[in-house]
Amino acid sequence: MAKNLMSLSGITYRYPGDREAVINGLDLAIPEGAAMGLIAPNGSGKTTLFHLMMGLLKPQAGVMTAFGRKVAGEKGFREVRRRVGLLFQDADDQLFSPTVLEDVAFGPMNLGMGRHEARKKAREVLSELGLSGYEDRITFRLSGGEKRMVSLATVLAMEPDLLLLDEPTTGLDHDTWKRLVAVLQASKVARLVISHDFEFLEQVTGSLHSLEGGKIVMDRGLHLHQHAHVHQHGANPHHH
Ligand SMILES: Nc1ncnc2c1ncn2[C@@H]1O[C@H](COP(=O)(O)OP(=O)(O)OP(=O)(O)O)[C@@H](O)[C@H]1O
Repeated sequence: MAKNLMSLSGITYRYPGDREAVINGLDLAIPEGAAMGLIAPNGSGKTTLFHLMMGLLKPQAGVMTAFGRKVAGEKGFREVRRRVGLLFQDADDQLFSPTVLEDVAFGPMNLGMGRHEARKKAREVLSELGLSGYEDRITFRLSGGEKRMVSLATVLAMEPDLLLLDEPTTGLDHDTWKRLVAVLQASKVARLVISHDFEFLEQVTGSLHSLEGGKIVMDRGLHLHQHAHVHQHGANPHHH
């Protein structure tokens, strides 16, 4: 049986001041090699779930394990953040260095890589994402789509064991969308992808999950290629 990269059991989170828990007794297992899509309505708690998995929010109840260990306290989450790459829903939460190269090299340097090697790694990843020539661009002046791809570069440069992608296709033009699909299809890194873009999920994930009443609803045996009705219901308003 495949080992789990991460597993969540009975995780509950209620925002301060809210009456109801947005995540409510949630169970989720992410096995090695997983490529899971998470498609659920606005406000159902998808981003909250990612923030809980990264330790950016602390659950009121539940147990989380990552890479074979129970995650407890800040020390545990530091290890999680080293090995799990979160692409934030808003690229402005991700990017903070003046130039693109510095931003992409920051993660590897933070993991202990020397400056020269980190910059080399950053150039490689930028090239893989079709971003060669962006090295010296001023990060905050990039377009929305460019910021999203540079954000992905900052995540991939850290060679994560698990990718958590929060609506990665927002703002991407058709060619960039296709490039992102190709990059993810060529990558073996396990992933959990939040998206409202059904076509994208179909390309880069192998199973679909939803979030209802604060719990993960497993794919109910419905596999992506049998999901024609989702198209008809217009779950994805985008056309590529
Ligand atoms: N900091 C916060 N304080 C209070 N409530 C919050 C906070 N952040 C999110 N919420 C609420 O928690 C619920 C879930 O939000 P979340 O962003 O996790 O949803 P989502 O499924 O990612 O939505 P979307 O598809 O719109 O991105 C929403 O009702 C939201 O208003």
